[in-house]
This record gives sequence, C-alpha cells and structure tokens, in this order.
Amino acid sequence: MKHLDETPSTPGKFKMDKSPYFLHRTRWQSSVAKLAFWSLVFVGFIFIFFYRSPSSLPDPSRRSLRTYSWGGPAWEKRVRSSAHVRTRRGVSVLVTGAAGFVGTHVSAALKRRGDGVLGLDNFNDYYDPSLKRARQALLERSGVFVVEGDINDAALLKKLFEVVPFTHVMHLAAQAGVRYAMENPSSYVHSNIAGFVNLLEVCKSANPQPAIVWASSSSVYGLNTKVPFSEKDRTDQPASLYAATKKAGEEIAHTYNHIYGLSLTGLRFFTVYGPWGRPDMAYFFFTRDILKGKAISVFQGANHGTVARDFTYIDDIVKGCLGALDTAEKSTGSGGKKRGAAQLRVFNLGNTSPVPVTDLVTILERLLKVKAKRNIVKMPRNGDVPFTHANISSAQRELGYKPTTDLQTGLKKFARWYLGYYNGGKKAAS
Ligand SMILES: O=C(O)[C@H]1O[C@H](OP(=O)(O)OP(=O)(O)OC[C@H]2O[C@@H](n3ccc(=O)[nH]c3=O)[C@H](O)[C@@H]2O)[C@H](O)[C@@H](O)[C@H]1O
Repeated sequence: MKHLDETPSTPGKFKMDKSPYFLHRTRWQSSVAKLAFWSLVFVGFIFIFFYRSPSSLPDPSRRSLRTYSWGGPAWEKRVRSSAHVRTRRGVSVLVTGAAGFVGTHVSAALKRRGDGVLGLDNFNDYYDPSLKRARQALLERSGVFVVEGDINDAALLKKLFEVVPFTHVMHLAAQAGVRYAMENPSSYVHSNIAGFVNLLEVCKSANPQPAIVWASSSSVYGLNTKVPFSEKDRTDQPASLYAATKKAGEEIAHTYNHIYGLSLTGLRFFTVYGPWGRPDMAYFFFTRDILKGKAISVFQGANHGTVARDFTYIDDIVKGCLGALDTAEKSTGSGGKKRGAAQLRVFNLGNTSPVPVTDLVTILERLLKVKAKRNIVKMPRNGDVPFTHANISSAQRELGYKPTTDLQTGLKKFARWYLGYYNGGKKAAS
C-alpha cells in the first residue's frame, strides 16, 4: 500500500512517465491492490458474521427447517392408502399440524367417519415432541399416516398433491401460543405467514384446487371491548404478534380467494382445551404444577379485574371443524386461474360462556384433590388480553355448530387423561 500513500493527491505535481501504458499499468496495479484489500475485508466480515455473531447460535425458529426424508414408491403407497376415501360421499383431506392437539382430534374424527386423511407435521420442539409422537402413534393405529415435513417445503406439498388429488385441506399447522411470541417472534412469521402463503401457492396451482379450512384465533379481537365478540367486530388492534400473524392470515386468505378463486374458511378458535392438549397452555401446566406442589401465577387484570376465557372443549371444536369442511364449497379456479367467485368465510368457534381463570383453578383443585399454591399477579404486558367471549350465531346457523361441554365436564375428561398419560402425575409433563 506504500506507493498509494506516496502518490500526491493533486495530479500534475508529480513528474513521471506519463505514457499511456505506464498510467494504465499503475491504475491497474492499484485497482488490483484495492480489490485484494476489500476482498480480504469482505471475507473477514463474512467469517465474523457466520462464526461469531449470535445469529449463528442455535435459533429455535429454524428448528422446523431441518430436512426430512420423503418420497419413493413405498412412501407414496402409504400416502395413497391413508388418503383413500372409504365411503361414497367421503372426502380426502390433507391435515397440516396433524400431530398437534386439534390436528390429532380432527384427523381421527375424519378417519372414523370414512374420509381419506393424510397428516403432515414437522414435529418441532416448541413443546415436548414425545407428546406429538404419542399422538402420531394413536393416529397410525387408526390408519392415518402422518408425513414428517414442513408447510414451507413447496416440493413436498406439490408431491403430496401429485400423489393425491385432495378435495380439502384442513390447515392447523401453526406456531401457537400468545406469550411465546415475545421470545421467538420469527417462528410466528415462519409458520403462520410464510408457511401459510406457501401452502396457498401450492393449493392455487393444484388441479383440482382443494377447499381450505384453517385455524385463525380468538386473539384477533385483541383489545376489542364489545362483547360478545362477533365476526363483524373490529380486529385491527392485535395485542400480540401471534394475533397479528393470525389476522394477517385472514387478509392473505382474502387475497387468494380474490385472485385465484380458492374457497377459504377461517375458524377463530377460543382457548381450546381437553385430553391430549398443549402443555404450553395454562390449564395444562397449572395441572402439572398443582400436582407437583409448585406455585402457579394466576393473572389479575387492571384494578383487580377478573381475567376470563371462553374455554372451549376439543370435541365441540372438532364438530365445528367437520361442519366447516362439510359446508365448504368447491374452489373455482383451475390451472392457477380464477374461474368465478369463490366462498370466503370466517367463524367464531367458542363456548359462549367465559369463566374466570380463578374458577378454572378451583375446578382443577377439586378434580385433582390438591390445593393449588396461588400467586395472584398483575397480568404482565405479554400479549395476553383480559377476556374473550364468542358470539357463535354465524357458526350455529351455517355450520350447525352447537357446543355442549361446560368447563367442569371438559376438565374432568382432561384430568382423567392427564393422570392416565402421566402415570397419576408421577411422570411429570415437561
Ligand atoms: O383463543 C385463542 O386464540 C388462543 O387460546 C390460547 O391462548 P390463551 O387464551 O391465552 O390461553 P392460555 O395461555 O392457556 O391462558 C389462559 C388464561 O390463563 C391466564 N394465565 C396464563 C398463564 C399464567 O401463568 N397465568 C395465567 O393466569 C391467561 O391470562 C389466560 O387468561 C392459546 O394458547 C393460543 O394459542 C390461542 O389459540
């Protein structure tokens, strides 16, 4: 670099050979040196970025990007056989998130009534994957094959549609949980936005296009104060990133319906609970902690206000999902082009009777015969909303949806399952 330093910055003050060849060679040499210098800086930067930066540490949002093995004649045969329709009026359904809580129950119910069902799940470790494996085993026993893969994998989704012309997709794969969105925001974008768009891209090009029913959330009502929550109420004040991604999903659904003629039905689930449930939900980890004698934090609203949820039992939700599939009209597009207006719907699936979280704890105490160690704490600013309450008249009218299980009855079934599955609570849920 020395010669560069010695070169005066003002041209013409330096006596030298001004032959074009000399000038050209000097410029060329200095360009090569500059290039070498900046290349080194660039390589160094790349090195630091990949080997030293925190982003190279394991990132939980990427856990579902691992590669899965799929394909081959034996695999295709299993896919076909699982999706085989056994009744004359049956449908063939691709259920995403099939090893999840709602996914398992819906898949089993569809299979029981003779529909063809193929599951898809990435078995991520947001919560204990062994519970997902146990659900998978349950489904396998009833003849449902759960393909291991991610909804972001376009090649896999295309392959599935090549092997089976699904009439319906029940899209339940998602990054769930309201509070976890503050810990791992990108996992919500990855599953609930990018994954959903990827799925819709494949569906819009499929021939025939399937009708899609998918899980939205009661959380889209956010800070809405008008009760009960109606589908006509505003949903532009999400309180968590989870809610924002579900709301984004509803807007994305509108776009694919509008441009490609996809038939789309969004279901706003209200705090679904029951056997084989999600360990990240309060009723589940309260049960675990009460049995362990560990203190639980029960949230309290502003000014000692009651925090309440419209807890909805899983069997009621399953009926709502089946009602949505059965009333879904066909998509109208073909060859990736819209051929006419298609159905676009959104429904609340709740229980219509909110229960304070303190009452939920009292019911659990009675069922488990253990007194809870309650810490009443002010609801943290973590995306939670103070209450939810569903107006279900639309779902009642159009899907024949009618919830019949109250919280006491539903929790009794949950507690019985929990104690059986975790060996009387001795084998603690993680
Ligand atoms: O309807 C939905 O769309 C969502 O339902 C569910 O969210 P929530 O209704 O928030 O359920 P959940 O976490 O079980 O908390 C229940 C209650 O316990 C309170 N709660 C919670 C934790 C705690 O430590 N203490 C506490 O009092 C808490 O304040 C709340 O009042 C799903 O997780 C979500 O994925 C989504 O599907």
